[in-house]
Amino acid sequence: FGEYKALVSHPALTNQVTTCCLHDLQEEGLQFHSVCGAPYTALPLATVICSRHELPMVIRRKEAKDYGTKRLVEGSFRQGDTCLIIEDTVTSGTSILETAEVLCKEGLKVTDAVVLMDREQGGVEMLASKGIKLHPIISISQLLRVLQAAERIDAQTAQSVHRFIQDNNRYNFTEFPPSGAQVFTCVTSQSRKIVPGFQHHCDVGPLPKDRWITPTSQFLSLCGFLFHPDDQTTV
Ligand SMILES: O=P(O)(O)OC[C@H]1O[C@H](OP(=O)(O)OP(=O)(O)O)[C@H](O)[C@@H]1O
Repeated sequence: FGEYKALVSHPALTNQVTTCCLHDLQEEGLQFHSVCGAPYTALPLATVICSRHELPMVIRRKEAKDYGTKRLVEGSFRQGDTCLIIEDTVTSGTSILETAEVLCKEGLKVTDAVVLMDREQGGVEMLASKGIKLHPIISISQLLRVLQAAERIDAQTAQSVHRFIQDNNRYNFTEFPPSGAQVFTCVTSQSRKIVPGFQHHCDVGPLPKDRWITPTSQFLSLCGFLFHPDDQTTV
């Protein structure tokens, strides 16, 4: 679900899909100077949208060349111009964020991104936390409803995809702990009851990946706490 790499081989479908994108960005009244497709799958989508509607486009390179201008963003633009990102599917939001970071480094502003499919795995939330508003054309839940109503999938398949999506929310992992959170670790008894006052470590800010705690049996006696100073919640 949400795999669009083969779209390029189906021009009529590509036209339909890009028409939906355009409709969405017109409906939302998005203002921008240029469009950038997140490489690689969304590149042809952005190209079709820009070509059909004569919108200026820029191209983000994933890898810098070691000859020529070595630019990571190709095309003409002015410093401070707003660039709209087009993406085929969003899972964690990393691809859009990386594209935005490269564009911003070159002096462009990124505030919005249009995506064909939101897989509802935390991308919207992650990007919002970085100041990028995501505009999905369809979400995985909507798609499942449509497919089930059309009897293209059965209830069991829809349920198992839902379960997978719920169990694989990337935002919790990529942003865990959220930035600004204070992290305490406490030793607990084997019964998992907290031993009060045994806070032996305090950290501020996101933990590096190699310090994430995997909740397996070997960590029965270790417990992590987050206290978020903004909303006063403890997780
Ligand atoms: O929100 P994310 O977690 O970043 O996932 C979404 C990205 O994953 C896929 O790209 P892929 O990594 O397959 O690269 P490609 O498009 O260059 O093939 C897809 O085309 C999106 O760009």
